[in-house]
Amino acid sequence: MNKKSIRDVAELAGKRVFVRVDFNVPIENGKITDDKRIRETLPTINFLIEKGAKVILASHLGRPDGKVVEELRHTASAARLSELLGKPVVKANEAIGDTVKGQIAALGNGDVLLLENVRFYPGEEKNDPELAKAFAELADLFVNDAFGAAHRAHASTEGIAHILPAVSGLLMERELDVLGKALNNPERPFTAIVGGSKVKDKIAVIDKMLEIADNILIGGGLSYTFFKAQGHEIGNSLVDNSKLDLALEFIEKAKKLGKNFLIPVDIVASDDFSASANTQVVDASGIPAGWEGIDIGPKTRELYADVIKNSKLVVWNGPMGVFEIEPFAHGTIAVAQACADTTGYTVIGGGDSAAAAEKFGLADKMDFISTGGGASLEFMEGKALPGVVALNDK
Ligand SMILES: Nc1ncnc2c1ncn2[C@@H]1O[C@H](COP(=O)(O)OP(=O)(O)O)[C@@H](O)[C@H]1O
Ligand SMILES: O=C(OP(=O)(O)O)[C@H](O)COP(=O)(O)O
Repeated sequence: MNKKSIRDVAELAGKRVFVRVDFNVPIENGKITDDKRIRETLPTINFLIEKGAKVILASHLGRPDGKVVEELRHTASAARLSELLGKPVVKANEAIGDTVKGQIAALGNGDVLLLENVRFYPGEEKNDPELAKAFAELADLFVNDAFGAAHRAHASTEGIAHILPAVSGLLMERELDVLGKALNNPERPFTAIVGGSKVKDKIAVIDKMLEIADNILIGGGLSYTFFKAQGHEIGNSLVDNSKLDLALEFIEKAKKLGKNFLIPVDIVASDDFSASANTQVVDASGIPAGWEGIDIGPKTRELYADVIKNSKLVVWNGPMGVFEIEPFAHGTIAVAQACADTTGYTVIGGGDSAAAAEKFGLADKMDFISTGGGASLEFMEGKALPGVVALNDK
C-alpha cells in the first residue's frame, strides 16, 4: 500500500490519536450479536496503547440521520471493547465540544476513550468542514481503521484527513493489502463468485471480474436476469427487466475474453417464500409458471464446488440462494464448504456472504473475511475509496 500507516509514525507516546473505526455492529435488545468489527480493530488499538498514545475512538452506528437516537448510542460497544481490552474505556456522551475536550485532557498515556455516534451530527454525512475541524481539534493525529466505511466521504472518514496528519490503521492496511493483491496480482486460476439479490448492485463487480478472473460463477437472485435474457422461462423469479441487454453483453464479453462464465444449470424452485413451501429441482431452461427460483440446484452445486476446489484464489460476494431460510440454504452451504475445503486462498467480500459463512460454522476456515460489505464491493469494482485516498502518501 502506498499510504502511511501507524507503523510509519515516529512518535506516538503522549499523542492524542483520533481513530475512526467501524463499530457499526448489529445490536438486538441492547446486545451486540456479532462483535467481529470490534475484535478486528484490537490490533490497532493495542498497538497505540502499547506505544503510549491517548486513543480517541470514533464511529457511526446505524443511520440516525443527524439526530440523537437513544438506541444508537455506543454504550454496548464501549462495554464490549472494555471486556476485550481488559481495561476501562471512557465513554463520552458527545463526539465534539468542551466536555469531550475535558475528558480527553484527563486521559493518561495508553488510555482509551470512545466518542458518541458521529452520525448524531448533521455535518457528518455532509462532510461539513466545520464538523471535521471540531473533530480535528480533539487530536494530534488521525488514523483511519474503518475499512467498512471507507467508501463514505464523511467528516470523520475524509474531511478530518485534510486537517490532521492522516494514516491508516492495521485493519485498514490488511484489508487493502489482501483485496488489492486479489485485484492486482492474483494467483491463478482465480475464481470470482458473484451472487446476491440484484443485478443492479453487482453490475460493476461482474464487469470487473470478467476482466481479471479466470472463472466467474453466477448465483442467487441475479441469475434469473441472465436466464430471461437467454429466452428461458423464469416463472416468478426475481428479475431486472431493464438489464436483459446488459446480461447478454456480459455473456458475449466472457466469450470474447475466453473466460469461463458459469450460470446455474439447475435450480431449486419453490411455490412460496417460506420454509414450508413446496420445492422442486428444475432445469435452468424452464422454471414453471407460479414457481420461483430460490437456490442453485444439486448439479450446479457440484459444478461450482469443483471449480472452487481447483482454484488458487477465490473471491466470493453474495449468497447462492435465500440462505436465511433453511431449505434454500444448500447452494450457499455448498459454496461455503468448497471455499473452506479448497487449498486456494479464499476471500469473502463481507456482507451476507460473511454472515452465511458465520452461520454455517465455516468462517474460521476462510483465509480472509472482509469487515466491509459495500466498501469491499466498491474496492473490488476498482473504485477509489475516499477514506483511503485522503490519507497521507508514503
Ligand atoms: N433466488 C433468490 N431470490 C431472491 N432473493 C435471493 C435469491 N438468492 C439470494 N437472495 C437474497 O439475496 C440477499 C443478499 O443479497 P446481496 O445483499 O446482494 O448480497 P451481499 O450482501 O452478499 O452482497 C440475501 O438476503 C438472499 O436471501
Ligand atoms: O455496515 C456498513 O456497510 P455494509 O453493511 O455495506 O458493510 C458500514 O458501516 C457503512 O455503513 P453505511 O452503509 O450506513 O454508510
